[in-house]
Amino acid sequence: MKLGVLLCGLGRAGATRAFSSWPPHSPLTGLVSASELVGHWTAVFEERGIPEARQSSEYIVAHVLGAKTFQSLRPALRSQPLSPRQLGRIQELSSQRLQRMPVQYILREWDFRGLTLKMAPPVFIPRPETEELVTWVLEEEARRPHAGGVEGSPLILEVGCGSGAIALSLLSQLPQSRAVAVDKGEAAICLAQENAQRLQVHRRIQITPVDVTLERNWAPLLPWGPVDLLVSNPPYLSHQDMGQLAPEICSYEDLAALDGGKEGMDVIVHILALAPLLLKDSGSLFLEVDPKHPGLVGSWLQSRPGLGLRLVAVRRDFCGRPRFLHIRRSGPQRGGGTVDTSSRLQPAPVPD
Ligand SMILES: C[S@@+](CC[C@H](N)C(=O)[O-])C[C@H]1O[C@@H](n2cnc3c(N)ncnc32)[C@H](O)[C@@H]1O
Repeated sequence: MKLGVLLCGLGRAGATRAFSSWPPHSPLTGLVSASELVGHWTAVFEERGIPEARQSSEYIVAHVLGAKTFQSLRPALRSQPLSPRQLGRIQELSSQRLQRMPVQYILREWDFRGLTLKMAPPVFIPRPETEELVTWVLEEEARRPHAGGVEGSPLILEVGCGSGAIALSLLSQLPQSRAVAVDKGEAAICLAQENAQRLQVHRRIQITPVDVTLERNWAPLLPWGPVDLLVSNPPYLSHQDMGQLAPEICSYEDLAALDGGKEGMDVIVHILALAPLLLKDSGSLFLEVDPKHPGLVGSWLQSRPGLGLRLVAVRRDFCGRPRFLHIRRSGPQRGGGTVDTSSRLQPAPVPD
């Protein structure tokens, strides 16, 4: 399931109008089929400047009819009249869309790499680019010697787990693996735990509330010790980008999930500084970042050789933008479970 503009990159405000008010149009009368209703709501959404009008109406109608996509509905179901209850439900959900609520929150679930995850505002909605990050992590993991064969391996830590999309996908694809997932948001922790339970991987994951910029003592948070894989899609938007968010994002999603500070690097530098402590000697850090960050992160690491981290690869997303980083820990560096932030976490000196 994909909803392009809303979920690809920033989802900027662009040509959209201010919030619409209900009722938006003349009511439908008589017997109405699913196809007719999709046409009707598409026209209403277009008239009100709602982005992705057709996809939105198709998802809503399909959902009320018990399907994931409109295309997957049997032709007979698309053309037979809907019940008054179904009509009412579609109207109710469509009015939420008119208030610019993202479809993922309206449907209360969304697919990520084939897993159906529960969605709830304000927890960040997983974006399709992040599926590419997970694919890359799995490709690299498959190349590791003895990959997949060792009980409890690889050990994974996800920083900023949100709904759990990344960690839960990795666990579902790596049946021997175990994971720790942390997030500073209480709603995110609850939702990730619920998703882990629904997907029956809860025995292999520990989900804990942690603010990565404040936490000093990681030893109790890593019950299995340092990890093979540290993965994060951190908040990385700059203050300038934060000012251009679409209403779907700024009215419904937790802005702390997006706001990476002046240059978008605030949380990234904390993760980089922690990585030598959290990773095994040969461990890897995978990050999703803004296209301007690969250069900044590369320079930041070069100016701190003591961290023993090397940017080994940058991958582009499906739009061709450099968005994913693979950083490898290359030297022995251990802090005994306590992070000395005074030496490593100076205010982020972000190079030009
Ligand atoms: C961009 S969202 C990514 C969520 C999820 N990993 C995904 O890809 O769908 C960033 C997440 O990081 C969390 N976060 C932001 N700052 C954090 C911090 N200082 N410590 C821990 N988590 C943080 C947010 O609550 C949010 O859930």
